[in-house]
Amino acid sequence: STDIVRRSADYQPPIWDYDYIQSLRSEYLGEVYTGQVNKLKEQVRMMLHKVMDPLEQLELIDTLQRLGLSYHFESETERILEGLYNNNHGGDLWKENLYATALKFRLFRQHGYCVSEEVFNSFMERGSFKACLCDDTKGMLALYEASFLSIEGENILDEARDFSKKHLQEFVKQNKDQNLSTVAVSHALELPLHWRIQRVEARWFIDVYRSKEDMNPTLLKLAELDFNMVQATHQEDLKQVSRWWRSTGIAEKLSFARDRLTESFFWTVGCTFHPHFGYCRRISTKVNVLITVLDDIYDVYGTVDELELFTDVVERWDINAMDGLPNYMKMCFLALHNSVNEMAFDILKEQEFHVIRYFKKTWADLCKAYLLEAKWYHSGYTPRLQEYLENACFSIAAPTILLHAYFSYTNPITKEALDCLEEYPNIVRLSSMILRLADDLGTSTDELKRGDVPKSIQCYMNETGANEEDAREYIRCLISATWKKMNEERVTTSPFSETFIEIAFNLGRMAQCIYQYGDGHGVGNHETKDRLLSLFVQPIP
Ligand SMILES: CC1(C)[C@@H]2CC[C@@]1(C)[C@@H](OP(=O)([O-])OP(=O)([O-])[O-])C2
Ligand SMILES: [Mg+2]
Ligand SMILES: [Mg+2]
Ligand SMILES: [Mg+2]
Ligand SMILES: [Mg+2]
Ligand SMILES: [Mg+2]
Repeated sequence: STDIVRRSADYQPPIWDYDYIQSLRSEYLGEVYTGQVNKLKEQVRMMLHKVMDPLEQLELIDTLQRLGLSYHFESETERILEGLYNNNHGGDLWKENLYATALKFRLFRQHGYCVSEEVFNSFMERGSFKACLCDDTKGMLALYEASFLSIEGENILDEARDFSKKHLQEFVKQNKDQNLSTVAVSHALELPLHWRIQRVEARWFIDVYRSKEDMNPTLLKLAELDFNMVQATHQEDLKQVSRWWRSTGIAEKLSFARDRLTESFFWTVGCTFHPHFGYCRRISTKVNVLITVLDDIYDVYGTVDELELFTDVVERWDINAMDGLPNYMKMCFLALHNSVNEMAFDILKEQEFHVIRYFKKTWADLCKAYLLEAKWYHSGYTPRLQEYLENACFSIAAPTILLHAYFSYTNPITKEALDCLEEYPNIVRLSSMILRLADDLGTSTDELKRGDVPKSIQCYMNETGANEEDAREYIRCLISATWKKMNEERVTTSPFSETFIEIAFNLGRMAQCIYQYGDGHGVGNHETKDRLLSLFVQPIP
């Protein structure tokens, strides 16, 4: 047969090899520190019960969240917010205190309470924020963070974001020395708190908190200890799923594809770091690492004829249909088939729910989206932006990732939620859009160099004649606009639990985290390596 010329993406090997991952150990594993951590948690519970001043209550809640500890104190937090909300709901508490007003606004919205943007009216005159406010850096920062909880059409919050951003950028320019507040302001300007991954943020904030003059030693000690104990459980999850990945032999057999087990695991920790969600992380890692290989088969290695064959076999989900596949595709399909069927078996055993048809559909939809992109690429077609995004919100694989996440932690699974999931509800579409747009900003330069379908940036340029710089800015605005629609999804009723909504939000956040400095998944830049080291290897001393 004519030897096929196959493109190569020349991907580097994984940053950590199998033996290194298996060598990870932590002294915080098991019950060694449980006594100490429970004592500290009790002391913090007392603090939450004793604090009476409303502003101090909010500051304590915000600090616990930033330290990554809020999951231990959800009921105490809700009780405090409920109390505040019912006492002065939308009232004129802190009419003069922008910092307190903005902090209250953000925390209420983050916890699903309805609060109007009108709470900022007292800080405005003739439709703009009072100029004198720009000297209140603490208030500016709080206003900036609060503005990212906005939904569509909230002009006061749009004004708040522009006003605070401008003055915070000015503040950083004026204050070159790296003191606490310039560090905090620069950090927020890089990525607002609402768009950050709690686990990554906690690691950074613990170090910042240690140097604050109002640092509480009990909170700091608990944050450090809890971080290290959670890290120990993550290490066990990573080692376990790494043993599975090695047993498949996919990385060796399909060496043209990205071998990204640890990065695939990192995505799942961003989605849910809670120690009790280990099974969800392991399942989601399998999905991510298989999707990474599948994506490279369609983007780089497979010929269109082969891809047609593979897509048909996935749609039929039938191992008797795979004889016509080339060997590398036989490997990939059977590994996928085995892994997905094993998950389906777990669910059938646990909940007597037969879910194969949901899995089969999502993998078929994904491969059809991949195939369409491959055909566009090979025929030299550049779609309009809208047409590209319609398909690319499937090819980024968020619906597949979220469906598997839903199944891996939900008990009982409800038919209502499943039927809704099957129709790709808003929360899934919006999370996919953010993942897709952030991915294109981070990966499209390399993808186009080695040959790939035109991405959102290029589609926009082709459609409007804009240059790349303006196209990238447009895509960033699209991410921001999508976040407003996502914020709306948090408060609309849906058949999904708060946990699922949070996982969908975090998938979008993970994309902005992984691609913050370029392609943190495919290329494995030093920022991602540093993050992985601090999250999975180095305990806080
Ligand atoms: C986990 C993922 C989001 C999914 C598999 C690896 C990714 C990082 C991304 O990889 P990429 O090649 O950038 O996807 P696409 O641009 O080819 O759709 C698609
Ligand atoms: Mg947060
Ligand atoms: Mg490889
Ligand atoms: Mg790709
Ligand atoms: Mg692709
Ligand atoms: Mg990409």
